[in-house]
Amino acid sequence: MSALLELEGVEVRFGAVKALDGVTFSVQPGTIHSVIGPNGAGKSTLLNVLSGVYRTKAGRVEFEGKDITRMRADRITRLGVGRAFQNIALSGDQTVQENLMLGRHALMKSGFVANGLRLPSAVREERVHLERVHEIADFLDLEPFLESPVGELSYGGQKRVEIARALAMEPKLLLLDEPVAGMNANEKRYVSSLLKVVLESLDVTILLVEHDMEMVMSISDQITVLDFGRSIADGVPKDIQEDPAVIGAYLGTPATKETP
Ligand SMILES: Nc1ncnc2c1ncn2[C@@H]1O[C@H](COP(=O)(O)OP(=O)(O)OP(=O)(O)O)[C@@H](O)[C@H]1O
Repeated sequence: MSALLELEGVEVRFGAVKALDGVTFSVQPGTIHSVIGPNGAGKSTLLNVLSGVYRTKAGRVEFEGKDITRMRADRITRLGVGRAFQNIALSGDQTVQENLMLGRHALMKSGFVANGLRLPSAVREERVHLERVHEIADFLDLEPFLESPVGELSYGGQKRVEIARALAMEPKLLLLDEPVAGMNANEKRYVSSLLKVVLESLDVTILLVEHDMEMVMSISDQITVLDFGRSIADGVPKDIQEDPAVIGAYLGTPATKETP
């Protein structure tokens, strides 16, 4: 089976700090692949490289066999890499529907002028996109809130909007940055089961950065562990839990991070 995503020797520096230092691993299609590691290990930097926000100093990233190493963020999105940001400033005054439609912008063919003039082609296209937005909202139990301003939803509801907005981009690979941060145990279980449904029903592969070990261990097919920018382990949850290098990396740091 060929990998959906492949990283080879990826390096990112901030001055003297090597945030990523020769990171190599691959993500197989149809899996939940988690990236874990202590604070400052390079996880967010990795997501920024994969989504085209940061450029690598050295190394190569391939998505479906295409070199995306120096590709612009919007092109990477269009290729099928969608990202839900941690604590993203969702437009709180805008409705859930408007936020999800924003996620579909990259897919829209009609230009600004056609949309502005309400040309029939643009109206038709918008209707098709709206239908899909309703389907995605239904999938994440957000349908009843489509007309509500995002700011009025519960914290857990807003996190679901983040995921829905990323799914609205129709990604093949969904990048998630701490999707259960700040959630209670029930909400965490709910999001975990939701991600499994996304994987199985929408055929979306998931790359997850998460501090919550219980969730990571229960949901992941494969785990890559970063420490000081290096990948120190890669394997199935059981092997990762028993890996001495991983235990060593976490010694002195809590296995789960408290979030506000
Ligand atoms: N924009 C930046 N400028 C300078 N240094 C940075 C920048 N972003 C990250 N770093 C440094 O790079 C290293 C990796 O940071 P990164 O945020 O990727 O880690 P992380 O694993 O996501 O941490 P956390 O779990 O705390 O979110 C850290 O030493 C951090 O201080």
